[in-house]
Amino acid sequence: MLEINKLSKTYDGGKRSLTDVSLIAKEGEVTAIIGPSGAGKTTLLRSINQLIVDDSGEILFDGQDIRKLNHRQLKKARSKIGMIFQNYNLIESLTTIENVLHGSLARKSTLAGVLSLYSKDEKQEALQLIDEVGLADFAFKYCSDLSGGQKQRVGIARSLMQHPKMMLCDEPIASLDPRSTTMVMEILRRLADEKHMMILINLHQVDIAKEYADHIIGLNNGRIVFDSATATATDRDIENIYVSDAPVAVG
Ligand SMILES: Nc1ncnc2c1ncn2[C@@H]1O[C@H](COP(=O)(O)OP(=O)(O)OP(=O)(O)O)[C@@H](O)[C@H]1O
Repeated sequence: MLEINKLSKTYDGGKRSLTDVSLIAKEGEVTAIIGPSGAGKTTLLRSINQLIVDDSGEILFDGQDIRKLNHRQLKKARSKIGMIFQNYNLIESLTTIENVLHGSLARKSTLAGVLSLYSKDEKQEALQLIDEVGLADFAFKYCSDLSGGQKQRVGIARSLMQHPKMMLCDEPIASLDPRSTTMVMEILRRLADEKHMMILINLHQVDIAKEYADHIIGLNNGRIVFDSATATATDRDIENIYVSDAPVAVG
């Protein structure tokens, strides 16, 4: 389980981007975070693995407060947290399998990583994951030659090489066409259902959130303005997330 308590963040010289954000996300569930542009969705997601350092609060994951970990402990905790980006963050000049193998670096020594030393088992696992995301025919193709939807599936396979318990997905379908969107969302849904993973996903597409998420969290002006199981969320509730008159929190 992931439990966030009263998380706040003010960027240097900026306004407060998160104010007292508290939420719970569970294994086996897809949790969608929705809200208008600038609401704080990316800040929240990146605070969870401390890519953005927040100001105060608690982030309890895997039995520990991520905010209190030292460098080594944080590296270990991050290895259990996969991250999927809107712009894929792949190395375009490498092949699919090379990018996917990079995902195992989180679990290896720096030297083994630098030397790109991968075991036979790791190579087999990478091929298996590439197959699971439907890219078996593209394993040895350069990522620069793949479509956006294919690149995002490489990104997911790379994250899975980490053996994560949780996946943080920051607008993973924002640049994709409807067919690729469906493929990516179905893979994420399957990871929750079959691998019991915790999936947190920032989305702009409300219809996609309603179709695939178990749980919807609404952010507006850095505050949680909605938090409910998808099944009981009405269209009116969802609309209100966007028109919310949550006060602008000035840091
Ligand atoms: N590096 C930064 N320095 C200063 N302010 C920032 C920085 N990054 C984000 N912000 C501000 O923090 C607020 C929240 O931004 P954030 O990117 O988290 O929102 P978002 O909901 O993800 O938006 P979008 O949907 O447009 O991606 C915004 O007001 C933004 O301008």
